[in-house]
Amino acid sequence: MKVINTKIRDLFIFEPKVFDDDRGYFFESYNKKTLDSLLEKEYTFVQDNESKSSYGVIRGLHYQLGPFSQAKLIRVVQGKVYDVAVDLRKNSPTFLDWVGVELSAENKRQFLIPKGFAHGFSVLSETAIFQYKCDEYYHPEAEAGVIYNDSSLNIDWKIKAEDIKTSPKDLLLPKLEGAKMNF
Ligand SMILES: Cc1cn([C@H]2C[C@H](O)[C@@H](COP(=O)(O)OP(=O)(O)O[C@H]3O[C@H](C)C(=O)[C@H](O)[C@H]3O)O2)c(=O)[nH]c1=O
Repeated sequence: MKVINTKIRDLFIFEPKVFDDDRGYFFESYNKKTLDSLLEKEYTFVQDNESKSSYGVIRGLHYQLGPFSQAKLIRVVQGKVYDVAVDLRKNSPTFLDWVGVELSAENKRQFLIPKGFAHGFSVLSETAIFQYKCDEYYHPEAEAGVIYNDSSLNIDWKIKAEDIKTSPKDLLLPKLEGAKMNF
């Protein structure tokens, strides 16, 4: 597996080793020992999630607060998304910086987002099936977020404004300046 560093510490992109043959392909989509040895940090994931969305959907920017903050290991098994992680770690030299990466069934790239980040994605293909591991369980009482179009973040979601579809809940998320950030 190839590890690609980003401009934000502890935020990594992975490219798995894919074994192609005349039947198709095989790759290890998750191997704890490999991950821990490459990162010199142990992640213990406890919950797998999957969502399917259509073109133009934006889910996020979401995170869980306090002791329920989640690290996520993300991949796309059908279609293509633009995935974004925003550094909300107050002591980080890249506080409020963000990184975006295209994840697709074709590129098989994975995105490892540590605790303390807001996360969201936009769907660039007709549909996308999105799968991710979390190292903390779902705690709705600890959910928080930032509105996807916050002007200070100025994220280009790679879709036309008129095509954007979000949940009513996400449209009520605060701007960055009003967001809770206690992790
Ligand atoms: C996240 C979650 C949700 N749910 C239930 C709650 C709702 O009834 C339903 C849909 O939840 P929601 O609209 O919050 O789903 P997303 O908008 O995809 O939320 C996720 O999207 C962004 C991109 C994330 O990174 C988070 O993991 C998560 O916030 O699933 C559960 O039962 N367990 C869960 O872990």
